[in-house]
Amino acid sequence: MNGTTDQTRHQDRVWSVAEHLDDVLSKIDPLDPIELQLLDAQGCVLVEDITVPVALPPFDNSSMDGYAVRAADVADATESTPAVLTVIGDVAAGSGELPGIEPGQAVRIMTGAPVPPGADAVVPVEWTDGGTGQGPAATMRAHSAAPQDAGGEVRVHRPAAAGAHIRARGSDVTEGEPALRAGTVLGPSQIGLLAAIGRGTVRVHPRPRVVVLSTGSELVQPGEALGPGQIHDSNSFQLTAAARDAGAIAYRVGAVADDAETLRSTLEDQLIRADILVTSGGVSVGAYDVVKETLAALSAEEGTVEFRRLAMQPGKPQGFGLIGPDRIPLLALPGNPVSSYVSFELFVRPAIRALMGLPEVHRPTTPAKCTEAVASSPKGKRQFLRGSYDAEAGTVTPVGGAGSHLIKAMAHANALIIVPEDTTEVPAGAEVDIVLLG
Ligand SMILES: Nc1nc2c(c(=O)[nH]1)N[C@H]1C(S)=C(S)[C@@H](COP(=O)(O)OP(=O)(O)OC[C@H]3O[C@@H](n4cnc5c(N)ncnc54)[C@H](O)[C@@H]3O)O[C@H]1N2
Ligand code: MOO
Repeated sequence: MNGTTDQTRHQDRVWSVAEHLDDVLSKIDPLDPIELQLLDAQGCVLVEDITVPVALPPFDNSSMDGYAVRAADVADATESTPAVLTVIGDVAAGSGELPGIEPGQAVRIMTGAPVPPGADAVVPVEWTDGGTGQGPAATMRAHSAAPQDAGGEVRVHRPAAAGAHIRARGSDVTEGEPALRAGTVLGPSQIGLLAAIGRGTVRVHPRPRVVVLSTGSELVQPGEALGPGQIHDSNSFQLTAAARDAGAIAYRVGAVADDAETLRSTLEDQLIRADILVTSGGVSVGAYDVVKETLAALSAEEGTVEFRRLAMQPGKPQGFGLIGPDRIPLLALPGNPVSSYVSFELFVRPAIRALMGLPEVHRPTTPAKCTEAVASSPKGKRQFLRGSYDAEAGTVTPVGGAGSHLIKAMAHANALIIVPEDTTEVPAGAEVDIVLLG
């Protein structure tokens, strides 16, 4: 046992939601950066400024399937008096060798293909006869079906100004320009840009590995039949899914029986692969509340976990501390399913996102008009009721009651309605703040 006096003092007082959250976040720093493959870095925060090594596009290229020409050669082209040019070859995207174009010549060119020397404009195939001699073409014929179209003559029916349908080298980004700044969250478009400029890997704060462990001798794995007094373990699934949703790599550990030795050895085994540990259950005042019993009694070398009462409902009993040689954060959540999930959203999700170095760690909140009255909310506690938010109407409707065992209501909610500590009832039509669960 360590810090008994401190522990007793902390247990004596009731913590506000903000105090507990501040305590958790004050002890969490972003994980050390590592170099990751692009797709493994999705959703992560960049820790380096990225400079463009080569211009984009890297060469002048065509934005249309058509013919690369000299603008001067087609300046007088009309529907009735087309410019007739000699086609000297094809340039496909990826072509390395480019034929030079002399006056009176054209090259059939594909979208993305380099503009050959001598050409200064591209005419789309629809402005030509496609080399068929039969009036305006809608498409080109496939090279494999009509290789002769890479030669012969093409009639161009409309003029094209110099530069027409050419995407100039560097028109997207130029060499040496900043591409992305440190602190950028890497979404699909940022990953696309990194790939386009040739970056195969990037330095980011990695996704935290979250180990989720539920406790309770009554718990049975879903899919297995229930015996007397047993229930299915839903928390570990819900919390693991929530951890993934928050951006973490989550590992679910099967339910651990209410036995101190088993819990202790399971935690020891799991520490090696965890950046953050989450337990559910066993934190209240019962005779089998093994999480509290075990973690409150860690030695100084093993770490410290404090158990406290919060002025909130659901989610009153909470444990938080740092354990193991690497002082891994552990959040011990209450076992009631709604309590554990609400606690996760309020405390674990921000912790995960702080480990990722994300700028915004909290779920967004918004005001909404509550369609129904909330008859009673405990005085002195911040209550988080489940709600169904209608963004268009700007309204929220309570779903189910306040009971922290109401799993179905939670599954039908998309928001948490916040009833502040000093509010004991909410009249229908009153404005409330809600947490959007996304
Ligand atoms: N005398 C008091 N009793 C209780 C108090 C209190 O202040 N005084 N607080 C209540 C509150 S509030 C909560 S919340 C719970 C927290 O209890 P524990 O964290 O110890 O959780 P357990 O007792 O293990 O379980 C509570 C409840 O949830 C069910 N459960 C647990 N784990 C799972 C799981 N993985 N999946 C599904 N359901 C689970 C469990 O069967 C219990 O029904 O304590 C109150 N009691
Ligand atoms: O805090 Mo408990 O979470 O009210 O049910």
